[in-house]
Amino acid sequence: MHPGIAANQQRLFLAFVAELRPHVRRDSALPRRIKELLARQRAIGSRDRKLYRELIYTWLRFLPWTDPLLDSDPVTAAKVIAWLAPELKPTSPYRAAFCADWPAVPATLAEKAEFLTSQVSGLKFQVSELLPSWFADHCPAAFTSPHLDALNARANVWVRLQCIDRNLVFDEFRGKQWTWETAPDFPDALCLPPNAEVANTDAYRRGFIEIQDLGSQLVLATAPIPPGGRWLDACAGAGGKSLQLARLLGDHGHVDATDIRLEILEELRDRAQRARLTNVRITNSPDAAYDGVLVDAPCSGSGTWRRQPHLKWYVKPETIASFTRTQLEILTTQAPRVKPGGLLIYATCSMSRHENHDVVAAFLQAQPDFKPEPAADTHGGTFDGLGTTLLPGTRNTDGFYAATLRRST
Ligand SMILES: C[S@@+](CC[C@H](N)C(=O)[O-])C[C@H]1O[C@@H](n2cnc3c(N)ncnc32)[C@H](O)[C@@H]1O
Repeated sequence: MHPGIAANQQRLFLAFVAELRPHVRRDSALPRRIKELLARQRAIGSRDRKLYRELIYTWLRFLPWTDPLLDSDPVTAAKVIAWLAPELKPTSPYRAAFCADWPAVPATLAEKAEFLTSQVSGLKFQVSELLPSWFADHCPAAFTSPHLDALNARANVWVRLQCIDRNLVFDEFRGKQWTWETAPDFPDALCLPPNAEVANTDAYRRGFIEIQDLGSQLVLATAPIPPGGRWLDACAGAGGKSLQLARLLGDHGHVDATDIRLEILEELRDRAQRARLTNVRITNSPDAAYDGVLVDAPCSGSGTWRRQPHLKWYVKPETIASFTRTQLEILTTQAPRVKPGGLLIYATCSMSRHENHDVVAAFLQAQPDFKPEPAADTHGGTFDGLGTTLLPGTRNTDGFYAATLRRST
């Protein structure tokens, strides 16, 4: 590559950073802002768009390591970001233009921090800075190995198979020369490399697969859900878990799906059609009694920080406190819809004990009719007496929490 081209790309990247920087700690919808910013650049092609996206997300992931440099020495900041960017291959011309005098990126964060400290004078790069320090009170284990490394890596793509003839999916993936791994205890889950564009496959268009992180898939697997029941998915959103639940319950079972945002349920309608599921109903007036109610509650999303690194810097302790109030409110509203003997599953994609254990404990104290059930299977997570937490490093997934509560009377 002509050195002038790489220098221009670096200048443009730094201009994007300058435009985004004032919004980083303030905008929960930063990914949309990034998408719109890149879409406005009519002169750049799709390969460059991918490069800038990769650099921007790496910058957000490693924000505390590059923030001080962006003011004092932006060119070195851009070099550090290019070096750290996980998807820039050693052969990438952009990387080669700036990082040829640095070695290949080591595997661990500790080694990365040590190398950068030795190269960039006046700065000490610390691994623990890559999560907000206040979060240690919410989840001390997130600051330890292997979770800290996993939380700062780029997420793989997980899909859930929802077809009888899996070879239709495997043949297409092989044709694209994608390799994948399966989860031994969860044969419906396949893990593909981060850059696999799964949404552009026939398998996806024909409803043979759904994109769903293994962490999200395992939530329902922690509970003893017998086939054939009538369930309510009370926070269904775009319906990732509604679809999974509908398959789990089978033809004799049924899922009613609702959400405070009715418009998002349209996405679920399309996905259910694509998956040829006829046992999912979208409703804004759920019934009075169900065999089970799933509350996949709105949360800080700290379990998804590796895919949404901006949230590490946007979420504050006050944000979490506000979520805990909403979570308890939703549980309290939905609890009467569980039949005696039925199940209430509370789930979040948060690693914060305040949003998880503490919300369930407060709920149980106010609702003596409900008792915690031991996890049917923790799938590698940790059961705390009320619910199961799976942290990202354990199985290369998003983090989640799930508690199963049974109503006695
Ligand atoms: C974590 S997301 C659900 C994700 C979804 N279950 C899935 O697996 O794809 C939480 C959802 O809760 C919804 N929500 C927020 N407040 C709510 C409330 N008071 N009642 C019902 N849903 C609510 C949000 O609109 C959001 O779609």
